[in-house]
Amino acid sequence: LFSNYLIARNVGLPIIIVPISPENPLWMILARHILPIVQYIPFGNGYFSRFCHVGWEFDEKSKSHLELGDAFMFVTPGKNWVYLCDADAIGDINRRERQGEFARPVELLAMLDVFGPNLSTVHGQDWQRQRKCTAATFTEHTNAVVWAESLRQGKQMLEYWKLAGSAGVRSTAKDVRTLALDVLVKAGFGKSFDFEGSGKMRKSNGPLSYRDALGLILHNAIPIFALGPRLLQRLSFVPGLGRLGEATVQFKKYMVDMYEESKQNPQIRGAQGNLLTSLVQASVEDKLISQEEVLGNMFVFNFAGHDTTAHTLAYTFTLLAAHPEVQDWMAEEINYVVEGDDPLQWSYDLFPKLNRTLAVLYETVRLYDPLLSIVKGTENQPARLKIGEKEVVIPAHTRVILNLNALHSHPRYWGDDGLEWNPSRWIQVAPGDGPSIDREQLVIPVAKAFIPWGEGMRACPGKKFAQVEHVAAMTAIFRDHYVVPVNQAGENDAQARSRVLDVVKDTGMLLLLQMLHPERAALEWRKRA
Ligand code: HEM
Repeated sequence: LFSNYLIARNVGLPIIIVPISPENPLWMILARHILPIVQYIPFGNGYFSRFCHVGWEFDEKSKSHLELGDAFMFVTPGKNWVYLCDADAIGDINRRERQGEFARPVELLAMLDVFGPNLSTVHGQDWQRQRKCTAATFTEHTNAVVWAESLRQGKQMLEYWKLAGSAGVRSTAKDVRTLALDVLVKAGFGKSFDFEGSGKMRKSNGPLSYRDALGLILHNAIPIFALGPRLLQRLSFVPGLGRLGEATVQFKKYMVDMYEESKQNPQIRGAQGNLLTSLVQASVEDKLISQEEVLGNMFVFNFAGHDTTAHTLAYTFTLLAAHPEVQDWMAEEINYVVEGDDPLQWSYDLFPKLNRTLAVLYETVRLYDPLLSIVKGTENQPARLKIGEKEVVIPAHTRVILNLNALHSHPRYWGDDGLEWNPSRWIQVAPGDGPSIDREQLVIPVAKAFIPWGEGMRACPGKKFAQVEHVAAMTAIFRDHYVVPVNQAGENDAQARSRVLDVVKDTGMLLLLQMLHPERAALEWRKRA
């Protein structure tokens, strides 16, 4: 800690001493429980309880940067961490990653290697090779599949939610995970499942299906990453872990079977362009990647594309329940754009016309970005960086954190109402004749200050996938229906909406940012008059 402090002192940025490394896994788990007690101990300047827990960025938004500046430094017993909220400096870092500076510290994501090396965890030439092999997945062909499947799943999910009637649905966050999983399985592997609500009984024994094995793995990613598949299998006598161990074995077996099947049948590869077929093509025909890398990427695309989209959908549904005026505004556009009552007939060509619906997603990820921040870093060499008018030298072996949550809410970029969830901020009406809704355009107010999917060479390849999925699900659901919070005894509508907003604000960082108790908001679905 002391030697890190001496290094940090020379940089000239404000310093915060964080006596426990934010990367310490035990602290990551315990901090949330210990900190409520620690904050009453009279030492330090309050920085310890303020900054020394996972997800502090969400609690602070841009407050710490307004107080300490666009960049400040954590000195920890592990590495030093520079936190950044300057859009130009962040843009510079993202550009320079291509030149070998400020790379993603892939060792932080090594846990994602459970099934093999993959795009998220490699760098240099390995990354270029894998990115090339997986690029074929993120085409307009895939997006059209995502669109159709999300409409279908959205329609079925709504039917399930309506069964709850006036008692309301408390399983929104769980159900959207199922939707996200089903869309991934369809788009990535060509397998189709009907939506199954979380209330439906699942088989508790017997072999797990591909989707159920993957679902179990994704829902229990933390113990799987912590213990690894091998140890999990050895600990199968521990209640709960046995089924998880089985899921990892079963999932790997399914992936290997799919790989083999696709390998043996060139016609399958020719017919369906999806993640699986493009990976097998790259492995078998082009000999670009190994079987292990195929499995690693099959897993990581599911992992990266699952909870990011599911948590975002959960936030949007809950926020919309508390904002009936936004629902009406969005539904007005949906009804203007789509024709016919059957979502399964709505073509992917409609997607670019659904500006308000996409604006709703933008506004959700602006304030509830599932990742909170993007981590880059210096390696063996120090690097110069201009932050505002100042140039600093970031020492070697320093983490550089692009503080998305602060960037996405800083008043310099978003004005004084930056903390309000207001999707209409994204829409401008171009001058001209005819209905104004035809002239609406989606405009990013300050493009450099909105990077929820990252930017530069490592930007998210699933950006459009996520957008199409979210917009399609909203379109299928809000065309004819609206959602309201179920009032508690003695509560009026405004009080119920305000309570639902409290459920949204009760957010924390587990593997990603998520509502901690989404089940506390019961949401009722009604048909529009
Ligand atoms: C709301 C949804 C999503 C958000 C906010 C999101 C955000 C991000 C961010 C910020 C990064 C890292 C960028 C960087 O380090 O510079 C990333 C990487 C990645 N994302 Fe997403 N993502 C989303 C959905 C998806 C989906 C649907 C998929 C796949 C189907 C996906 C696959 C990936 C992969 C494979 C990477 C690693 C890319 C690489 O290292 O080259 N993401 N995502």
